[in-house]
Amino acid sequence: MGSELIYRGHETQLASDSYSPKPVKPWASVTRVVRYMLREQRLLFVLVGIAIATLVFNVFPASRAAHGPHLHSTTPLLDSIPYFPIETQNKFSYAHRLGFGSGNPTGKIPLGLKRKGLRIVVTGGAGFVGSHLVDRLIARGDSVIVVDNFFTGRKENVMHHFGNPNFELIRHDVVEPLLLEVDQIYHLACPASPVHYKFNPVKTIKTNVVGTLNMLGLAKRVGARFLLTSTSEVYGDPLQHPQKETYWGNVNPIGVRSCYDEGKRTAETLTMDYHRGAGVEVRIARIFNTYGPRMCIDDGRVVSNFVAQALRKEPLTVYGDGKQTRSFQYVSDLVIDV
Ligand SMILES: O=c1ccn([C@@H]2O[C@H](COP(=O)(O)OP(=O)(O)O[C@H]3OC[C@@H](O)[C@H](O)[C@H]3O)[C@@H](O)[C@H]2O)c(=O)[nH]1
Repeated sequence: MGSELIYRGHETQLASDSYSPKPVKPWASVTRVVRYMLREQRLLFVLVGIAIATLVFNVFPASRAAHGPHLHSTTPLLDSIPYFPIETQNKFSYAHRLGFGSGNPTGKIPLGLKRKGLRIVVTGGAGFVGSHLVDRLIARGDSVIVVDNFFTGRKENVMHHFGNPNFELIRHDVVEPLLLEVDQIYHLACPASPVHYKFNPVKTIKTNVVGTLNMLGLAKRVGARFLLTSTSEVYGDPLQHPQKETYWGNVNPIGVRSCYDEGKRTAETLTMDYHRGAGVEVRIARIFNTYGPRMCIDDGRVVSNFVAQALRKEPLTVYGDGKQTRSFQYVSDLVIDV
């Protein structure tokens, strides 16, 4: 009994007698695949799929993350600087800035194909310039998140978007970090009128330096394109008129306006360092003296001061010898350019 249980010789014997492996057919796997493809018109479906994919990739050739040629890091420094005074910015087409440029030289979006809306954060979006920019972005179909601490911005400037699913408003000071998933960042947050930015100079420079650092950090983390609204004041008390973007200015680091001028100069430096060092796609717009609807009556800039004084039938106050000059721009023209 014990020896029967242990003995396995008869099992091996049986198996070897009955096993006769099939001869290996070299083309078996290929013919199986071909037969599978031809069954139930699967081949037709594959070909139709390839045709649809080809069509889709031809219609949407460019990736949004692609950098514009003017930002290529191997170009000489001055050629690679992507800042443009607002007066010169319209040389870049709207389509180019949307990333449709490379495969679509006419810049036209084919009929029947709607552009996919971008997710955009606008810091200072409840302010005078910011709110006009928000109107424009919403009108072209983008989703906008406004970040504002309401120091000079006002809810009334963006109230008409409340209830729009493409609009969000966050009360937040950019000197504190913020994490959002966005495609583009328009960084406008900072008081721009001399009266307002001189009110708390330390806060002004902190907003420009720490606030810009925070927003550039966000751009780097989420791969968003970044636009800094800078100022004509980076030229200081310029010795060249009109100022070219290559002019470095005649600046004063210790004056009463330096909190803003030097703050914006540092913000430009940070922007370019994030571009060169971290590959962030950036724009810098040096805005000159802007005026238009939603400007506060107490803004303190010359246009609103003169208008307010004229309405009150008071004499206009001209500071200094009155020989100073400025480039003025209507706000809706400005937001078309940025
Ligand atoms: O009531 C006034 C106000 C201003 N001015 C003068 O008008 C000129 C323009 O002054 P504004 O207060 O409008 O402002 P500035 O042009 O100096 O700077 C402004 O424009 C450029 C932007 O980048 C800045 O952010 C913004 O503050 C100055 O020479 C100023 O002294 C007057 O003569 N009377």
